[in-house]
Amino acid sequence: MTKPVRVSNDCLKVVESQLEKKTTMWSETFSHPRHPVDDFTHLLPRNPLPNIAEYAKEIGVLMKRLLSLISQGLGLEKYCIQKRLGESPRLVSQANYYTPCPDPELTLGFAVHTDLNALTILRQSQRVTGLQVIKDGRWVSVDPIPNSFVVNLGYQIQVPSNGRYKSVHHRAVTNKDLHRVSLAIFYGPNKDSIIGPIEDLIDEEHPPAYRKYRFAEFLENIRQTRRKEADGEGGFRVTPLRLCLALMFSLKKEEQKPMWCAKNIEPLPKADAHA
Ligand SMILES: O=C(O)CCC(=O)C(=O)O
Ligand SMILES: [Fe+2]
Repeated sequence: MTKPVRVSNDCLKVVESQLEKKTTMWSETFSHPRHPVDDFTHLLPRNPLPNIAEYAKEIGVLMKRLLSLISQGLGLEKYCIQKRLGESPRLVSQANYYTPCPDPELTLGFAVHTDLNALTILRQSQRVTGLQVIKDGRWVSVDPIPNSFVVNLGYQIQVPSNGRYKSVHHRAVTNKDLHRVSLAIFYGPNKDSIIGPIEDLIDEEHPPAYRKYRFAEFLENIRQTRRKEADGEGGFRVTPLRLCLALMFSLKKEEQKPMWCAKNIEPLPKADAHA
């Protein structure tokens, strides 16, 4: 059974390509469902408890407002996207902790990816930069602005919008001196939601760019892609010795191959299996 509260440390995840070996997850994460709060608060450490429920509630309000603005921005009815994502959305909160790295050239804090869900609201440490997005083919830093959130559109907005909104590739880089924390809250479809381009956004000029799928199928596809990578098609299982070798022999720093992203999903056969 999947545990609702999870702590993971991917510091030893090394991706090997013909050109380089690179540690892509120099970070630790702590994740738990965001709602309903009563289902998981007993599993959390005591300290953050007083604020969690209130924070979760406020972020929920903000998320619904953003979803309605996104719907209206597409010329759709206010609740259209929220309804498409399903009655019981998958709400997850994830804290990412990036420890300083002796040689940031050899690592990424968080590998290149697009978010799998629909919407991410991210709060980042105020004085430490780390998040980067691809803009016009270049990595651009998203520096923290006091009292602000970063809003990321995930793949489950890209698909319903029939590609009008793009889920941006992003990553987090490390630095030598400062710890960094980011707190991401995700809003995603539930496993049974059928996701596909919204009919009102399809016409002769805009044929469906994606087929429909059940969100559980999407997640399974991602899981299989990752498993293949772990079995040696894109990476390899890591031991501390390998990590040292990777750090010693890492070659030139260049744009990373996305670890999980839209590209990994598009090979799904185009069919109306779920119409
Ligand atoms: O730490 C960051 O700024 C990025 C985190 C992130 O992309 C994620 O949790 O999906
Ligand atoms: Fe992300």
